[in-house]
Amino acid sequence: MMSAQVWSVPMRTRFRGIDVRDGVLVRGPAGWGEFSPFWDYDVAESRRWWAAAHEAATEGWPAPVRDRVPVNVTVPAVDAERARAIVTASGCRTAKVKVAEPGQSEDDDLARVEAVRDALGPDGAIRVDANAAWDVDTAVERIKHLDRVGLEYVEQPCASLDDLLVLRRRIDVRIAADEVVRRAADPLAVDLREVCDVVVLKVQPLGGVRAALRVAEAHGLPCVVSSALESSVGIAAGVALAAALPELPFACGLATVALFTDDVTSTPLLPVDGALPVVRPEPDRLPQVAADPETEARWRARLAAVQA
Ligand SMILES: O=C(O)CCC(=O)c1ccccc1C(=O)O
Ligand SMILES: [Mg+2]
Repeated sequence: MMSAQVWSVPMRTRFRGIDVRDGVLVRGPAGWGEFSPFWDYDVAESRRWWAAAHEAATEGWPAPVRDRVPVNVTVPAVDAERARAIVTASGCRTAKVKVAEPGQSEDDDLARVEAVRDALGPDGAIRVDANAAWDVDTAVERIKHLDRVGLEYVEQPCASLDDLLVLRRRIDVRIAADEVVRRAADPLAVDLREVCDVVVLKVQPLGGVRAALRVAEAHGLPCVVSSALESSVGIAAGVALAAALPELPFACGLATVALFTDDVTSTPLLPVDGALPVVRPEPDRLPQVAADPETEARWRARLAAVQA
């Protein structure tokens, strides 16, 4: 049996409704793997996340074709002043900005992306992620206004494949598909033709590095590897995927350890000059980030359930 360690770390800012991120690290013959499905995922949907951890711990990953991975800074739905500070501190030349946050207005989004453009300067790239919040007409309007700062792409503006297809004919900005792929029953079988220009790949939701490489191959579109808010151990799997992709035309969303107040390792995967190195950090801080007994018990139950 693989040894398992439960970790828990407070977020700097609420992200995707999460204030504290937690998960399990498992150690096998090939090293450490991470199992950290969000709490709103049931056992069935968590199985692919477990497959990713199992792959990391027992097999490791395919050989890299590059030794560094350019990354975007991730800007949560914060005010303009904080957005500017986050981008400036990151050293990244690409920013991904969360928009369409429940309870916020279009003006909040515009102020945030304008502050990000100001911080990046004209040469930086800005992408926005609406997490499927808009209907088609709203998306057309919002994207037109947000594109005043110049957008590299818009990630998951609408929820359904049909809406994305209709929207794509009505806007000039590229569309990236995220939820529509990673939450599909079969991510390989989703028909993305005319639906998007970019595919977002996440290691855990897709079932591992090899499974994600198959998704990339099946769709034949440019890919961006992004995190599911993992610790540096899980981020290393994303870096391995990004390093193994035959082509990597865009920066990846793997700089999210910066959203945490702490990490499982003293050598966190944080960007230097806008890129991450292709390494597997040693989780030498597990005692310092150990979860409380109740959280620990909940994770051990989840782990048992996916392995059953
Ligand atoms: O892509 C990034 O910059 C960071 C990762 C990210 O946004 C994310 C992290 C956890 C869950 C969902 C998402 C998302 O892309 O929607
Ligand atoms: Mg997304």
